[in-house]
Amino acid sequence: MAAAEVHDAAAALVAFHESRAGVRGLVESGVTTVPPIFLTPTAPPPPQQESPAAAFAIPVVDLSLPRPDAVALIRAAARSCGFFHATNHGVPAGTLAAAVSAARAFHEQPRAARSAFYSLEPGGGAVAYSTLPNAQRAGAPLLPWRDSFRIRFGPWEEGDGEPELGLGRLPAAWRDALREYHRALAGFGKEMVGLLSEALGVGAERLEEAMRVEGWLMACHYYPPCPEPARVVGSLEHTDPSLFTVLAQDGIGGLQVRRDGDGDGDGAEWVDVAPVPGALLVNVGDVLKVVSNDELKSVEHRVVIKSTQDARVSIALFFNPANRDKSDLLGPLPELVTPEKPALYRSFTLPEFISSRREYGHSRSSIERFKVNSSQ
Ligand SMILES: O=C(O)CCC(=O)C(=O)O
Ligand SMILES: [Fe+2]
Repeated sequence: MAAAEVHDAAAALVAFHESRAGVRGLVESGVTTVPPIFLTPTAPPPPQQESPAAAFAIPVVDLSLPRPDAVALIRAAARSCGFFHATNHGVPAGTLAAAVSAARAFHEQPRAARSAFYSLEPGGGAVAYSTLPNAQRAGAPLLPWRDSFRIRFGPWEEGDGEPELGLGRLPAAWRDALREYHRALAGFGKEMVGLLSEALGVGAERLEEAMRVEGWLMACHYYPPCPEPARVVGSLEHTDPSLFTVLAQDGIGGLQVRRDGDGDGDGAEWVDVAPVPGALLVNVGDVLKVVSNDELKSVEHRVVIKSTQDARVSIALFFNPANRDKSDLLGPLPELVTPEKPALYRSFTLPEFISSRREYGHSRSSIERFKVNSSQ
């Protein structure tokens, strides 16, 4: 890139953030082509023909099944594609629908109202609205075609002031819908920790006892329609840094997961996660992959923009260990380490993991560096 172009790109990025109106702001102002500050896909869009992988459907786990059956289904899904849809999950349909509607309403409110929340601070404040640049491509922070409203529900420390103060700035109906969804998901998350623990064969209580799991970070994503959808990226391919993530989405679609053709990376294909109405999508994150000593898979996924007409809304809730001090070590559970399968990772702390994630971006290397015999 010539120096003048670099300068123009940097200036365009500054101007974009100063607008405080997100990608939706551009769409509202009537753009008909994608500005150069947006990420473009590295590969041409996948062919739309029906290949065997494209016909693959994410497993569905009906949580009203007898528990051993549900556990077996979760085990199979978490060991293969890393994702599954949970149905009969106990979160009332109305609670789910109201949260997705509230997230949409936030992003679709007049620009002056939503721009009051605009902030690029990573952890600062209890709420933040922004289009987060993706720094994965060295030296060129480019933008995804996505705006996010992030809500932190904890942990609160002395000096944080009134917890959830930020959320209190929302109109009561949206705030209550998002709080109620969070409350319901906290219950679902506890249930899921037990099921995943059983799926690992270590007993229903073990994972919770070792991790003390909390779902503190919620991201309400908004993928505006795009005049040139094939030229943008909704979310770059990544694995989640969580223990596990629970996603609610509307019916538009766009999430894709990587499927390994032959298990060793050759012939990998991206397959659509077709939305299942009313279901919650659960995926294994990097921390659970480590804790399971690679018994469970955290699988790469990405979001493509499907529509020139409709905005897509999703809500991700990230479940993480609440044990996040320097003295709390993460690593494979001792029960899962045997002479035949020695520990694949050394122990590390959550702060170490977070700084590795900052250094390596959202790539796999952020956990590879903790691999035993890793040269990094
Ligand atoms: O919006 C989606 O479907 C996926 C979001 C996601 O992958 C994430 O927030 O980590
Ligand atoms: Fe993700």
